[in-house]
Amino acid sequence: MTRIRKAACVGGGVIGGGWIARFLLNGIDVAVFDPHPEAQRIVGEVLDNARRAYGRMIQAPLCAEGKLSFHDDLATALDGAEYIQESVPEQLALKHRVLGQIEAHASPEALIGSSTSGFKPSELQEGAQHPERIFVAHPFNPVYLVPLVELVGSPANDEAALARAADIQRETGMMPLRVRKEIDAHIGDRLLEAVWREALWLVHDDVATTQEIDDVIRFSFGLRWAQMGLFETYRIAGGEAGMKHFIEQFGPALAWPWTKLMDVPEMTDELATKIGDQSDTQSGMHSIRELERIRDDNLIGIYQALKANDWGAGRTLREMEDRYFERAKAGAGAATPDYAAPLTLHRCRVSGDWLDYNGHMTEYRYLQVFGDATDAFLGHIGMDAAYRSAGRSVYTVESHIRHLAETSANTALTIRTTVLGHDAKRIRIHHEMLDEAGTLQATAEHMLMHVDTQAGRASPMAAPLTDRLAALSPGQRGLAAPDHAGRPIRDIGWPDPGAA
Ligand SMILES: NC(=O)C1=CN([C@@H]2O[C@H](COP(=O)(O)OP(=O)(O)OC[C@H]3O[C@@H](n4cnc5c(N)ncnc54)[C@H](O)[C@@H]3O)[C@@H](O)[C@H]2O)C=CC1
Ligand SMILES: C[N+](C)(C)CC(=O)CC(=O)[O-]
Repeated sequence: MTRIRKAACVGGGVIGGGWIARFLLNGIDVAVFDPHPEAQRIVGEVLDNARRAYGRMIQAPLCAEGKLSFHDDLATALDGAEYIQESVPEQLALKHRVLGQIEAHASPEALIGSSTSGFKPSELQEGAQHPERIFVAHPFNPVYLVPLVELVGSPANDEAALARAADIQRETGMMPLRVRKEIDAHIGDRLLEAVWREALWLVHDDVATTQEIDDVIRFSFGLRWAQMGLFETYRIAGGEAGMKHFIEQFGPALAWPWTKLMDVPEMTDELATKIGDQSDTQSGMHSIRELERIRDDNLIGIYQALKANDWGAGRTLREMEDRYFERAKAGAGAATPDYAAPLTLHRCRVSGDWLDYNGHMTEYRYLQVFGDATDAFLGHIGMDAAYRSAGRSVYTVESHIRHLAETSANTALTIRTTVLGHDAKRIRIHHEMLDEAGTLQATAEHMLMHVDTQAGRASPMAAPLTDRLAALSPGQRGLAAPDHAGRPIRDIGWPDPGAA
């Protein structure tokens, strides 16, 4: 895996903003160059939505965000960047100008990806000094959630550079697809354009409204496409007779004039207004940011369902979460912490949608944060995917949370963990949740049980857990247990029925 420290994003609009969020939330520093006077506000809003989405989607301890910086000149933005993503508007002359400027200031080893939806890499490379490191890295909106990135090179490209770019993207939870041959609009947009062209005709000819077309998609094949593509879906549609039978049955229909094929409706003012008005009726009651949040929540639900089946984009999400666990473990293990003090293994920020009707972090989010801290602790003592794949894991069997403050949105939380004791099968831990000022927000005490997941019963821990616990025990057992440790919820009795 290739993990970079710094990326630069040139252009911070819809797509550049998504790339910025993808890099930052995966712990990579990002320098932005975008002359738009409101670039910082726009990127900030995309980032807010991305943080909210990751808080809901990632069931692993998120890593510390990378550092975000905005620059007035391109040269300082590119300084030290190992990967550069260009996302300026889709005009070839502008892309040539910007790529030329990038080449003039970037470090010689830096990789340069372009978000272009339509241009071929050989077109982008025209006039370049080092065409071998300029390639298409075409993402899908929202870049921070949708995993696919089409990685397209020309014969001038250096394959090793493309492989390195794929590694960098994989490390941020993306799914790079190396497109075999360069072609206008790559793969995804060619497919989308065919559907888009037909949809425009259907509106133009008053066959359907924008709402009706969207309903046809989301209530039918759109549902299928998130989990199986065209070919696998049609294989099933061929029944037991199979794919060849399907082609024989439905192939001839392609020769009939079902669709308008390459014909495109003229984009007159009248058609643009018609589509704009219908779209306002359909969705105008929501702001763009609201629509983005609705879209993100739906995508996350789909992602989670696919993850449960370890299928398609759900598998990509699981691998992304494994990487977060690995990072938590590596971060914690980079320097052996002082075991004679509480361990700081998990940090996070309170997302705006974690609040209850009192405007404070809602109860189950405390358990989520403490659960993530427990996972970070277990990662620290060596419980990783390899350990679990041997049929061993750790379950939480008892928890006691104390809510001590009104934790509000955006608070940066630090969790300090202490081991209160352990035996062959159990570990008793205590977490303190602190805000930026060090004010205690909540505490949690948990009993963790080591289990043989195949037999479904408690079992003794094995190496490396046993060794790591042995290493940290002398320091941790010297720490005074908090006075509330082991305390049950106090019995307050009942009112005296005779009183009153
Ligand atoms: N919007 C979409 O759905 C998708 C767009 N793309 C591609 O991404 C690229 C960007 O598209 P969007 O983000 O939609 O456009 P956008 O208009 O939202 O953003 C473009 C940004 O580039 C900035 N910019 C203009 N000139 C610049 C320069 N010389 N240096 C630095 N920044 C400059 C603008 O201020 C603006 O913020 C295009 O190539 C497009 O084809 C790719 C996938 C999806
Ligand atoms: C409309 N578009 C061509 C810019 C779309 C894309 O490039 C991909 C997407 O996100 O749909």
